[in-house]
Amino acid sequence: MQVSDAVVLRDVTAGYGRRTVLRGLSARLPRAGVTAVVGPNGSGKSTLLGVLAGTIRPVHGTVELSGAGRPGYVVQRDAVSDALPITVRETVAMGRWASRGPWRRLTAHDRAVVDACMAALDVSSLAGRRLSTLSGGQRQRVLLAQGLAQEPDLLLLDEPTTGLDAAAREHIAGVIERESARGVTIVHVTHDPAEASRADHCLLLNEGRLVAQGPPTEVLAAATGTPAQARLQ
Ligand SMILES: Nc1ncnc2c1ncn2[C@@H]1O[C@H](COP(=O)(O)OP(=O)(O)OP(=O)(O)O)[C@@H](O)[C@H]1O
Repeated sequence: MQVSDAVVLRDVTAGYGRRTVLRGLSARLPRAGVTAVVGPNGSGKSTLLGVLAGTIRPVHGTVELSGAGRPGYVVQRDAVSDALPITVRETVAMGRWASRGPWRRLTAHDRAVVDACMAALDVSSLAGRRLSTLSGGQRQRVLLAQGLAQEPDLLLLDEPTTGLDAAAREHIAGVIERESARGVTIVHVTHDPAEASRADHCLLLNEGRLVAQGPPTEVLAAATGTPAQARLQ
C-alpha cells in the first residue's frame, strides 16, 4: 500500500449468498481524492460500496483501509422507507450514532455537528419536517447531511444526484469538492459522465469486473469505446 492510497482492494470476490457479483476486483483509491465508480446497471457498483462499508464481506481477496475512522455510507434515496416516522433533524442526528452509539443522548458537540451538516446541505429550514413529506431532492440532501454528520474519513456516495435538478446537482458537487479538500476520501457512484470527469480517479465496472481504472477522461473514453461499456447511463 502506498502512502497516497486510502484503500487497496486485492482480488476481491463478493456477492450475496451464492450470487457472486464482484469477480477478482483489484483497485486503488487515492487518499483525500474523489474516485468515481461508473458502469452499466447491475455491474456491481453498489456492491463495491457495500464491500468498502464493511456490510458485504468478500468471499475472497482483501480490502485494506488505511487510517482510523469508519466509513460514512450514503445510500440511494429509494433505499429509505417512506414509512419511517422520523424528522429531518432526527435523520441527520442518526449520523452521530456511528461514534455515540444508537439512541444515546447527543452532546452539545453532536448537536453542533448536526446543525452544521444541515446548514451545509441547506436543509436547516426543513429540520422539523417528516422525511416522508420531502421531495426526492430534499431527501437526498438530508441523507448526504447524515453522511457528513458521521465525520467519516471515507465517504461512500451511491448516486447522490440521480433525478435532481441542475441547481441541486451543483450544490452536491460543491459539497463533494469541499469534503475532498478537507481530506476526506470520497467514492462516488454515478451514471453521469460529467460528474465522473470531475473526479480525481475513476473505476469502470462491467459485469462485476474492473475493466479500467485511472484518470476519468481516459477511463470514460474507454467506456465509450466498446458497445458493452458504452451504456454508463
Ligand atoms: N441484496 C441483494 N441480493 C441479491 N442480489 C443482489 C442484491 N443487491 C444487488 N444484487 C444483484 O447484484 C448485481 C449487482 O448489483 P449492484 O446494485 O451492485 O449494481 P449497480 O452497478 O450498483 O447497479 P445500478 O446502476 O442499477 O445501481 C445485480 O445483478 C443485482 O441484481
